[in-house]
Amino acid sequence: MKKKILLYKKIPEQEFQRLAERFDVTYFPIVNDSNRHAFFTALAEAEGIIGSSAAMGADILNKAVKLKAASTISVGTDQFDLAYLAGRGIPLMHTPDVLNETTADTLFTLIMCTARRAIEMSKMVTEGRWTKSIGEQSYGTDVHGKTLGIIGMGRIGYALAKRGHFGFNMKIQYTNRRRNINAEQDLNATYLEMEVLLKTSDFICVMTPLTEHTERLIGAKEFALMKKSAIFINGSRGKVIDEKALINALATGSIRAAGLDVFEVEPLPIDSPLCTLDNAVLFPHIGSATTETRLKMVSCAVDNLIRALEGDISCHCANRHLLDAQDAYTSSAE
Ligand SMILES: NC(=O)c1ccc[n+]([C@@H]2O[C@H](COP(=O)([O-])OP(=O)(O)OC[C@H]3O[C@@H](n4cnc5c(N)ncnc54)[C@H](O)[C@@H]3O)[C@@H](O)[C@H]2O)c1
Ligand SMILES: O=C(O)[C@H](O)CO
Repeated sequence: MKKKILLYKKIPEQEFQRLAERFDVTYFPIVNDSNRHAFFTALAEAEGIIGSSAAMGADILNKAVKLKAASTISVGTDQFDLAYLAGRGIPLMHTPDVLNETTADTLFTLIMCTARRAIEMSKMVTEGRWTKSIGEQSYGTDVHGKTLGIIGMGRIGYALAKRGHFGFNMKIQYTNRRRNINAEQDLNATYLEMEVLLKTSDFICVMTPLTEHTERLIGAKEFALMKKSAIFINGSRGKVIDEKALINALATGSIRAAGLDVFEVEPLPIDSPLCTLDNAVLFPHIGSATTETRLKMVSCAVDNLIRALEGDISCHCANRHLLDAQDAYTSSAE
């Protein structure tokens, strides 16, 4: 008999078929008040789950009494309670690497848009305010040759640094849990304590995961340390920064601009003060959102679930360290 799995995201047909060939799939393109009861009923029967963008804390996962493996169509795993899953011996699979280059492209787009005031200038044209040659009040600032400070020099941080170093002759500096020797050797990147990085960078980009250690990593104290000309970019998760403190820094001109792909609350409420600030460039969480990369992510997540339900978590398991620490993983093939 086929194992039951729960799919809670719309995915391309060919990937759906790969799941359906192997599993008995219950599919919820979206979960809302009208189908929540049915969703929980399916969750209680599922040996595997696959999807993204839905909170999967212990309160939800404890309904999944037969669960053997979870697969998220994302590299970020903050929607899940990793320790809870590990405590039950359940691996959480994720999709690193396939989205590095696309996400770094998005981050560089934010850098260019903020520095050159691209959205603001485009609005000037489309709103009929371009009535004479622009003056210096509309000038942007250069990107090439400036200093790029990266907080979280992991897979995507490195891909961003590559663009800055090779494409824009930028000086790369970073802070990270561990030294990134590849970045130092390949990109001449300098490791700095956070405080020094904040004081000396022209562009500061946060690319850490959201964890209990990184929640509100950047707040009023950190914004106050940045140069008045600094441009702040967040592509990690909204909760890694104190959004109110950022709004204050932008509104008072204590930093020059911010480019944000992620927010404390998503979708960003239209009454957020961020929406009123010309020096904030706001994207609707599109870091990895190209057709090619989203397909690769789904494909990777499908492979991950198939393998994990066969007992193979050697690749792409996000809570492997926690499972290993308590020797909790017992192969679901058993
Ligand atoms: N905006 C988007 O669409 C988008 C796309 C992809 C990933 N992301 C986010 O980016 C995150 C990073 O992805 P990745 O693949 O580069 O992960 P990664 O694990 O390769 O890199 C993260 C780096 O952050 C470092 N780090 C962790 N805690 C830190 C701390 N307290 N201080 C300094 N450094 C710290 C780690 O050492 C690691 O090197 C994901 O977890 C996800 O939340 C967002
Ligand atoms: O974590 C990720 O993969 C991105 O935020 C897309 O969801």
